[in-house]
Amino acid sequence: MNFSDITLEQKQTALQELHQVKELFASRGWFPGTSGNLSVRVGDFQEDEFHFAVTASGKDKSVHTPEDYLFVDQNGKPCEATRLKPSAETLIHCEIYRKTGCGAIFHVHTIDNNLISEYYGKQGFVPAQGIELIKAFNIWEEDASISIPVLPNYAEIPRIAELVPGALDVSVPGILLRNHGIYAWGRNAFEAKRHLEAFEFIFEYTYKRLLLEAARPLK
Ligand SMILES: CSCCC(=O)C(=O)COP(=O)(O)O
Ligand SMILES: [Zn+2]
Repeated sequence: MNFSDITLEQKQTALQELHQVKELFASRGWFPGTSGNLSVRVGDFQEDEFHFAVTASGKDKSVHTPEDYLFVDQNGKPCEATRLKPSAETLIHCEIYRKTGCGAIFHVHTIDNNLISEYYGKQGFVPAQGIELIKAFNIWEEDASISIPVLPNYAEIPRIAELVPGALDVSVPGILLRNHGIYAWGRNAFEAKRHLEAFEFIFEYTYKRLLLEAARPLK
């Protein structure tokens, strides 16, 4: 599908969804110091051709301006003439879309996701077991256990992006970058938000549990 075949309504819907999510996450303090980026895919998906709206790089995500988003293609290149720069981390979004065919990807930096990604960074995954919120990933088995991948936080984004297809587990819709933040995705903005919130719950739970165990080992 060419970008020119995507309707104005499809584009406006994606921008509205991004606006709502950005406002909500900003109210939670999830974009400190201009960090974080968001994207929503528009039109049909083919592994070698897709388009998405993404936040422009370096913006204060707690304010709303007419220059907050732009549309890019599967290589992260702008689809229309613009002076805006796509998020510096757009290539990571491209790889996640390519591998999963998902509809939206949200990336935030929080204290909890940074601490947990650093704590488990060396082993390359965060274990989580028996936490009710795992069901938010559509995993319903009792006492389910998941591993959330942690990738190194290289300075060069293409180096990180090339690790994404090998690290990504399609049944666990998130990837951490060590001491950086999380990317969570879903079939649409609603699902990506649910997944991100579940991951953040799991990180806060894990962090507090580690503290508790250090103070007095749990039985
Ligand atoms: C200021 S945080 C460093 C960059 C980053 O990790 C991030 O999420 C925001 O980058 P963007 O280019 O999307 O604004
Ligand atoms: Zn980031």
